[in-house]
Amino acid sequence: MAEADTVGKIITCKAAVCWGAGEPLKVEVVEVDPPKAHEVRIKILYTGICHTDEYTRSGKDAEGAFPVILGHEGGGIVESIGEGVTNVKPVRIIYLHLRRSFWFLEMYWFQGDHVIPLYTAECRECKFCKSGKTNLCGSVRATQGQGLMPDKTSRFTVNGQRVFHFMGTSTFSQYTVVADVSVVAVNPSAALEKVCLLGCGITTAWGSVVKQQGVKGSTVAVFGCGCIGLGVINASVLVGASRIIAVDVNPGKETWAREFGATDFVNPTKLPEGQRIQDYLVEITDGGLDFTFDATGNVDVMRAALEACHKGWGVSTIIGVAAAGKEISTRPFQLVTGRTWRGSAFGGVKGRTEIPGLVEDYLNGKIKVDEYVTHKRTLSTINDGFHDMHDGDCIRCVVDMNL
Ligand SMILES: NC(=O)C1=CN([C@@H]2O[C@H](COP(=O)(O)OP(=O)(O)OC[C@H]3O[C@@H](n4cnc5c(N)ncnc54)[C@H](OP(=O)(O)O)[C@@H]3O)[C@@H](O)[C@H]2O)C=CC1
Ligand SMILES: N[C@@H](CCC(=O)N[C@@H](CSC=O)C(=O)NCC(=O)O)C(=O)O
Ligand SMILES: [Zn+2]
Ligand SMILES: [Zn+2]
Repeated sequence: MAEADTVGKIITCKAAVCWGAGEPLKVEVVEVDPPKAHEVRIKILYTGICHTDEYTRSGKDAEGAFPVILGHEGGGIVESIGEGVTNVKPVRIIYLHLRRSFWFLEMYWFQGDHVIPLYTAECRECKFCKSGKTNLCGSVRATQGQGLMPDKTSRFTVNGQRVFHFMGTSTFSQYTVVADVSVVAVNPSAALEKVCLLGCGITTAWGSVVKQQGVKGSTVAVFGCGCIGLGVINASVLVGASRIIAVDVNPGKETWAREFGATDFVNPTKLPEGQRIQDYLVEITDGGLDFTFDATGNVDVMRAALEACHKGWGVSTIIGVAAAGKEISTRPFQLVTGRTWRGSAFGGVKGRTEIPGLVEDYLNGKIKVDEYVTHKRTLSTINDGFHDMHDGDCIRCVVDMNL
């Protein structure tokens, strides 16, 4: 059996590097080291751009470290693996000597596993993983937050300068290296240019709804109708919510929200002067919503989402990521009187265990994915993809990393 001829060698390729907070990305020639033990090197074919990439690029991320290769919504093929990796398979070439009436040689070439990098690792061994209570895994999170691999070093170099990893994934590089606990193989018949979105946005939204008890038959309000908010709307439809109110300041989002299954759309900027969105929602829902979700990252919206919940039982989920230094507040009375404030990272989904099933659901038409891809860019035009995000018509931009 032979391997790809890049195995064990540095790969020189292109990546979009952010050299400093607030700067545009710059496509650079990057050297990617081979994977060490329990690491996987992946050829990234496609990546989505999530609002969280923009959040870190802009300098609002408390953990932001520069220079960095951003990106965490990718899809690719395993190029090579380090010692001890058993959960994914690399490209390999198998030579078979077959005897018939004469000797001849046959060669089989196996493509590496199609994979999705996971910014929420799943080691299955740590206290978190074994608790059965959370998808947060403690195995690599500390070094991941420092922009480093678990051995506290980086696999990326540009002109001799080390560059930081991002969210343990760095999918804005044609090749990236991730920890083996941070990658999952998926059905190769699923188009990576679509299912790369399961690496963050769609999965996050899906899990935030589906993993909560009681949404079936209940009223829901979703604040923010980007990829995450639309995903929450779609998942609420899937589980059978009775009424789904979409809230967004961007009027262009009404059509999107209704297409994804919202029964109502409210633009808070269009309310009569002085009327707060939470008061309006409480009024039109006979006391408030059973479930609300923040998908904006704005702490004032998070408060409104909590206060729009029904007294006694309403549950509000924070999905949006707030800028460094921002804090949430409300009158404690809101909680004393039975509302619950909770949060969700990656939708509570355990990536290695659950993403293959989500890919099958996509292939079987059970969950929407294609519908979120509104824009396509190439690595060389990736900055345009960041600008697209401000366009009301952009739900997700997928970047072709080969061009
Ligand atoms: N917890 C987790 O695991 C994850 C969290 N996130 C976070 O989720 C959030 C949403 O991400 P994404 O969907 O990609 O973002 P988008 O920017 O695509 O969508 C956010 C939407 O909210 C709208 N909005 C802004 N302000 C308000 C407001 N005051 N009231 C109502 N709507 C408003 C925006 O309008 P406009 O375009 O006009 O500004 C936009 O339509 C981000 O904070 C992101 O970082 C993302 C993935 C995973
Ligand atoms: N680095 C930020 C925190 C950012 C954050 O909350 N990230 C989400 C995922 S956002 C994806 O698009 C998350 O999963 N959080 C859990 C985690 O362990 O990071 C900061 O320091 O505020
Ligand atoms: Zn994301
Ligand atoms: Zn773990």
